Amino acid sequence: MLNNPRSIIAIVPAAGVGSRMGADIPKQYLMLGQQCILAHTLDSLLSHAEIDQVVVALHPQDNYFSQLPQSHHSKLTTVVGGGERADSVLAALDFVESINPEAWALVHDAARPCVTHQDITKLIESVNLHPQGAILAAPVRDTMKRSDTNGNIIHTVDRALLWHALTPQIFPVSVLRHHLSAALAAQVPITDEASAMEWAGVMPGLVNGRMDNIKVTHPDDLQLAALFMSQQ
Ligand SMILES: Nc1ccn([C@@H]2O[C@H](COP(=O)(O)OP(=O)(O)OP(=O)(O)O)[C@@H](O)[C@H]2O)c(=O)n1
Ligand SMILES: C[C@](O)(CO)[C@H](O)COP(=O)(O)O
Repeated sequence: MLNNPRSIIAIVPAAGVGSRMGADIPKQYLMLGQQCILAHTLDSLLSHAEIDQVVVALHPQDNYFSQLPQSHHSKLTTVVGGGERADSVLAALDFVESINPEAWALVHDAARPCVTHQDITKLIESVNLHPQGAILAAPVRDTMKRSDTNGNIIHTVDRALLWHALTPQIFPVSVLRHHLSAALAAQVPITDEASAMEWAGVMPGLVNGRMDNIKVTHPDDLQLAALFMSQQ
């Protein structure tokens, strides 16, 4: 449980087109077992006892979401997303700030359906140690190489302190909205919430997360996600 029990509002950026997946529909609507990727992700968040609300950022031309049973859930609200993931998150933060500026924002990719309640709880509880906010992350386990633009190895990178940033990532709503908005206005490249906080000089905590909490990005990720889901 949290020492300072503020509300926790999940934000789900789900307005992407899934270009790297190369499917004929946005990847978050591809089937994974009995339901689509986004439905699995929403089930995990909507059923977590400490998450009070879920705000989903949708593509302006999304005509799939309303067909999901989860779309009628009483804890769920939608906003219109933006051109980049960060814009979609900011659109959701604008809404959340207007209804509950004291809340925690727990931002989780629609494309990460394998997240477990155990990892979500672990991240939520980590704010007792990291009041500035924290992210789920997995230590790099392979030897890491840096290449030139032609795909030739330049050198091996020290992996001792390298992590894969995952989601969810949790930050105070008003602080994250302020720094994300300023970073985007300064045209800083922002690919996760932590990078906006880092740009502002905040050092988010790293919380060890499961490596099966993969982001379904390329076609071969689908089979892997299905395998992980079948083992949960
Ligand atoms: N303008 C955007 C772009 C992405 N996302 C969401 O951010 C998450 C992570 O982004 P990514 O995996 O890159 O998804 P896409 O942008 O759809 O994929 P691609 O980059 O291959 O097009 C996804 O759940 C995606 O729906 C979003 O809400 N708004
Ligand atoms: C937020 C994220 O999933 C953390 O690893 C990642 O940055 C999303 O990147 P993408 O290029 O939008 O898939």
